[in-house]
Amino acid sequence: MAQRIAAVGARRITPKEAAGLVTSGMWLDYGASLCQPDVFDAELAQRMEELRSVKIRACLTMRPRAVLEADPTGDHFVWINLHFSGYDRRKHDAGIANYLPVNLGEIPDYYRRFIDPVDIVILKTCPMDADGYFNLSAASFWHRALIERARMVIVEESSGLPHVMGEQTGVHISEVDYIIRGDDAPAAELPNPPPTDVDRAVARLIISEIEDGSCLQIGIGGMPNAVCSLLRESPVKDLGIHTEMLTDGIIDLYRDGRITGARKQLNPGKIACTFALGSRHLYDTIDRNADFHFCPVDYTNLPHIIMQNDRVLAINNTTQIDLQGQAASESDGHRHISGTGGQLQFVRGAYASKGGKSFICLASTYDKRGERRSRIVPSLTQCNIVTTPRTDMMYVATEYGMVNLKGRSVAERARALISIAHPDFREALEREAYENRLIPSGYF
Ligand SMILES: CC(=O)SCCNC(=O)CCNC(=O)[C@H](O)C(C)(C)COP(=O)(O)OP(=O)(O)OC[C@H]1O[C@@H](n2cnc3c(N)ncnc32)[C@H](O)[C@@H]1OP(=O)(O)O
Ligand SMILES: CCCC(=O)O
Repeated sequence: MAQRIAAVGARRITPKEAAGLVTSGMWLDYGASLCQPDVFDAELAQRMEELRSVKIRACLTMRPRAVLEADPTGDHFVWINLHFSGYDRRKHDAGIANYLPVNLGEIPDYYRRFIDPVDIVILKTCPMDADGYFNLSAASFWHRALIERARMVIVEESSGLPHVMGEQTGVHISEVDYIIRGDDAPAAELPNPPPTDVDRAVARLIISEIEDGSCLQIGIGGMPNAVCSLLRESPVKDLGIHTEMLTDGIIDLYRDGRITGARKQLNPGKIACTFALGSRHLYDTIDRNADFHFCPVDYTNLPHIIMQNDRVLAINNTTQIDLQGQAASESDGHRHISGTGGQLQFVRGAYASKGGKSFICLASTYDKRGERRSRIVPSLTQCNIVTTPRTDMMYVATEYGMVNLKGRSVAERARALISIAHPDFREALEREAYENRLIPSGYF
């Protein structure tokens, strides 16, 4: 364990005193989503003029950050992010956020092996319980590894967060240097818009592959969540969940009694996940509810663990796919959109699971500056990042159909993907596929 800056034991201090511990050049860590501190952040922003080059690692920011709002040029605070929310994306567009490429499930190991000990980690947590633990709420992620490696640990107590059950869900007071009083604001919510017709068409195709006892991972974004809505209308039962993110869609299925986890090999009877984001209803459902088993992300996301459940179905979203079957799910050229997240690890874990399948889904088109474009393309947008390589790709689904690329030649892949592109683009895609020798001349 890294040497602590202050071996004084946990002490209550004011948020202003906590922010006063920061000096120029330090590495801070705000953690991810619901654990990002709010009161500390506001106090630190007040000190902007005294500080330079304070580096802050964070992930999936759910509320505006005072340090970034106060410093629109990024001279004082440097924002380094492991997965972008819409807010992080806008800060990247503005030139003041930087992405750190990760497979989400490997992050605890990065903190333990590759990242120098963090100077100060500041995490928002539930208030201390009777056993001296500050529950990390619905945001387990890599926070345990971070706490073990940081030189100083500050917790910002807040009664607004749900208290979760599972493994390694808390930080003990003996590991904490300072405690500050938080704002008790309710946990940030993530809107869950109703599925579109296209979402429903794609979801219908995927649902045809789901059977009683399938073990689901539902990725981030509208389309994977549509699968949950449609599953409520189907007869399947005894579903299992081993996922990264718990969503409102999963909560609805749980409330309907569709999820029992009875046929899971790992954590039978439990919904395993590492974080949750959604509505107040979701947070109320998971609060002190032992059916939900929160674990560090290197348990939920590592392929050799995912595969221990049979019939794992991983359902994830992408923004663009080329005729080889490479999916670019996280960027638009150099414009960073989100992150690799858990996509590749769940694709691999599902493949390795007995009877497992992975699904990458996308709408066939999108609008850019009023022009309709195909998401299935001969070549990825220049500088686009490949999230799932062609060798890992299994099922791809659009509203026009679903194809399995495993065991298919380049020509067969190109043909299969053209068959599920929007009809208006198929002819041009086919022409380019021949011109670039993806499909040999004379090939039928
Ligand atoms: C969470 C788990 O359980 S682990 C595995 C899941 N993780 C992943 O799959 C990681 C990669 N995937 C993702 O990040 C998401 O699924 C996405 C980005 C593909 C889709 O998420 P959604 O929330 O449905 O995307 P949404 O339609 O809101 O678009 C997000 C942004 O991407 C932009 N975008 C979407 N498609 C495209 C495209 N084809 N080209 C360019 N930009 C695009 C949108 O304009 C939007 O940017 P804006 O906010 O500036 O307008
Ligand atoms: C926080 C990461 C969400 C994802 O895996 O996409």
